[in-house]
Amino acid sequence: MVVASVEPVGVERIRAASVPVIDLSWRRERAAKLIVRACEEFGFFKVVNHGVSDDLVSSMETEAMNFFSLPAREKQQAGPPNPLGYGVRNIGFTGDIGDLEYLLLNTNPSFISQKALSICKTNPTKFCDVVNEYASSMRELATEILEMIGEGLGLEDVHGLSKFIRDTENDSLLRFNHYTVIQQDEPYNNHNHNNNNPSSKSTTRNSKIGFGDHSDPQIITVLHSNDVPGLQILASSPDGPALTNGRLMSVRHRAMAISRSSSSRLSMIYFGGPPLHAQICAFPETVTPQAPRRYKSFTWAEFKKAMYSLRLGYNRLDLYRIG
Ligand SMILES: O=C(O)CCC(=O)C(=O)O
Ligand SMILES: [Fe+2]
Repeated sequence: MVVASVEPVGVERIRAASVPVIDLSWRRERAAKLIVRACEEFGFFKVVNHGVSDDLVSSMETEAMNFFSLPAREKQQAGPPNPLGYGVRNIGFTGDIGDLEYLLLNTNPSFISQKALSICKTNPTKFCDVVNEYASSMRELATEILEMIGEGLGLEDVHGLSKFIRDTENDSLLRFNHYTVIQQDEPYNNHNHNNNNPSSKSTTRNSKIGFGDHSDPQIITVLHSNDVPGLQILASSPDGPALTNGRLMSVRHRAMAISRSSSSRLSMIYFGGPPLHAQICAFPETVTPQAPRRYKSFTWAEFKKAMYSLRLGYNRLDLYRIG
C-alpha cells in the first residue's frame, strides 16, 4: 500500500510510526531498493514528489465531496453497492459494518460514464473528466512504483507486476470513503462485526471503527486522504502477497471514525487490480529451496469470488496455501 500525499498531511503520525518515506525524485536505483525494503518490512510507505498535480487531487476531492454533500435520497440513486456504487455502513456482502459512506467505481471509462449519470446529475461530463484523469494519474504512479519493485526484486521481467494494471482489461477500482464526524454521545461499541480480530476491539472513547481491519487484495493500493486523521496501520499480515511468494508484506490496516475533528475525513483510494482472467502465481525468482512455493496459482476472478463470500478481516490467501 502506498500513501501519496501532496500536503504534509499526517506527516507527524507517519513519522511517529517510522513509516518509510520514499522520495520519487531520488536516484531510481536507490528509490527502488528502499521501496522493496519498505515492502519487505511494512508493506506500506508514503511517497513524496510523485508528480500528481495538486490541482487534480483537489478537483477530485471537490467532486467527491459534492457527491457526499447531496441529500441521502439522491445519493441512494448511485447505490446499492453491488459491490460497485454508493454504500452506507454495509461493507461487502457478509455483514461487515463500519461508520462510513462510500462510492466504489471501476476505473473503466465506460463504467464511469454510465455511473456518472446517477452520481453527478448537474454535470456528469465534468465528473467523468476528473475521475478519468485522476484514475489515469494513479495508474501511472502505481505503474512506476510496480516497475521499481520489479527492478528492486531483480525480476527478469521488470514489467512483471506492472503489466497486470497496464492491461486494458485491468480490474482497477477507485474508492471514495467519507467518514462523517461521530457524535460524542453515540455509544462507543465496536461496529465492526469481524470477530476474528481482537485488535479491532481496541476503539478509544473518541473513535469508532470506520472501516475494519483487513488487507487489500489487489496488486497495489494508492491512498490519499484529507488532513483528518483516521488511518491506522496494524501488524503486517504474516502472509505476504502470492505474486512474490510472501517476500513482500501485505499490510493490515483499518480506518477510524473520529469525533474530535471539526471536519469529516475523505480518503480517495486507487486499487490496481489485474484482469479477471490473470493467473496469480509466484514469480520464479521468488521461489527458492529456502522459500518453497507457498500458494497454489489462481485467477483473479476465482480470488474475487472467494473474497466476496468471506468477512473483511479473513486472510483469504489461506484458501490457496500449499501444505
Ligand atoms: O479510508 C481509509 O483510509 C482506508 C480504507 C481502506 O482501507 C479501504 O477502503 O480499503
Ligand atoms: Fe484497505
